[in-house]
Amino acid sequence: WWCSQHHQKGPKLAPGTMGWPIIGETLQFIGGSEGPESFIKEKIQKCGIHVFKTHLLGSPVAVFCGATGNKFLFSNENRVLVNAWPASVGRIFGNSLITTTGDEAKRVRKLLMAFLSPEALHKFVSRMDSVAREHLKTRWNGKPEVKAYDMIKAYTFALACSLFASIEREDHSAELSVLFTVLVKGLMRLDLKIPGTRYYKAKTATQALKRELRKEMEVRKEALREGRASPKQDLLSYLLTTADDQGGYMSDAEVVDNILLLLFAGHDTSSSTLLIVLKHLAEKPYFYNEILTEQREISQSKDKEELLNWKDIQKMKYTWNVVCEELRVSPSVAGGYRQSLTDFTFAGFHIPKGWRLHWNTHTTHKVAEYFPDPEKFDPSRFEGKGPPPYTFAPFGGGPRMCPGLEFARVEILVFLHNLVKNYEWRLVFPDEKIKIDPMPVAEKGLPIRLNRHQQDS
Ligand code: HEM
Repeated sequence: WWCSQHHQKGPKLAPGTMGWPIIGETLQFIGGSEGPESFIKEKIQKCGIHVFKTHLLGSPVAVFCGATGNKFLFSNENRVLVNAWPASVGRIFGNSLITTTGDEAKRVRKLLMAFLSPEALHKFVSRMDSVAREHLKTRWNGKPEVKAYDMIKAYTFALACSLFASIEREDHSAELSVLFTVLVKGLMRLDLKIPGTRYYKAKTATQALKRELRKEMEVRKEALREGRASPKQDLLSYLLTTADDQGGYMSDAEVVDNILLLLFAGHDTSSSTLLIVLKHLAEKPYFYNEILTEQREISQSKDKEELLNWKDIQKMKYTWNVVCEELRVSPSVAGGYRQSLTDFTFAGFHIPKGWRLHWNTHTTHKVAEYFPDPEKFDPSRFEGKGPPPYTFAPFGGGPRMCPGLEFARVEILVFLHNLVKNYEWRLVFPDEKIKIDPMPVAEKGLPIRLNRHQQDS
């Protein structure tokens, strides 16, 4: 139905179908428990080409599959295209980094990077380590069994709340966490404006979250005025007190929306990654043992109470290669979105101005040309130079690449260090399924049986 509006001379639109009016092929895209992966695979098989058209979440979309598509999308920001998530996502995150483009995006990103860059993270490693130790002490110690997914989420969320907004009270972060779960579940759904639907619930949860964050901001402003809070204590203070290169400050709405974005982006992604890692380490003891050896060497080089530092993180090479291999096989983010600023031709097909452009992680992660024997779990793929450019993209690429990569790396490694040196674990349900909704989640919360090591108790 949509293609008929685009009759023209010259290159044709890419193959594919646009589905039903308004909803397009959204239901098929998000439908299965495997997420968009099976939809995209089927399309590639049908169309026989690595770019196809469809209609998702209210917009016509060209889906780019493979390293050439990734390269094109990651290298043409602000020229041929700009970052643009589906409108439903934009409405949730309002006036934040992911809804801005061009110079405005550069300005916001620069401010956020003051907290997320490797240099900034040097000073957070020990704070993350003490949060991880406290978390294991209060929530894991002495328990024969835990629901790993709930625990990991509690850890990553407590960390994000503490570092971004100094929200330390557990009952408060638990309330916010419930709202975020509703937000995440509705994010990639159609805005049908019907009470009870997932997107409607996500919008209501977002309003409640913004009200809470606004309250935190007002309290903080007063504390800053009265000298009871430090401008550098967390991201919230930093955004309220720091001017950009032109001497301008973020508006209150921008501060709230960016904190909301970082609390969301900063915990669900990392907890889904840790979920996959914990499940697979229980299934593959060889990799668990290799990680344990690396982490024991690090802790044996330190006093028992001494907290981890940046140098320790750099020594965790093998552990990080295992995490990267997990992100290759089961990426926690399915991909990202751009929008064309102009008509252009890609692989001989016409892509009209204004279309959404979707790139995805899994269409390159299992290509034998880049990852020989792709079904084999092999962390050594990441040794040396690692995979060829644009083939491994769990964090995206180009100027809109995930700014939280280093933050995620450190929080994941700090957690694994503390977990493996204290425990080994077994899956209560070895066949438990991981479904994509829209990130990997465990059907039963991944209950695991814990066995504490003797020497580190
Ligand atoms: C394993 C954990 C994570 C994964 C797999 C991940 C993945 C991604 C991906 C694929 C994108 C889209 C990039 C693109 O389109 O090129 C993205 C964007 C983003 N991520 Fe992450 N992320 C993770 C952790 C984090 C953390 C910890 C934070 C914050 C502390 C964060 C903040 C963001 C933000 C703000 C954006 C939007 C960037 C922009 O629009 O310019 N992420 N992430």
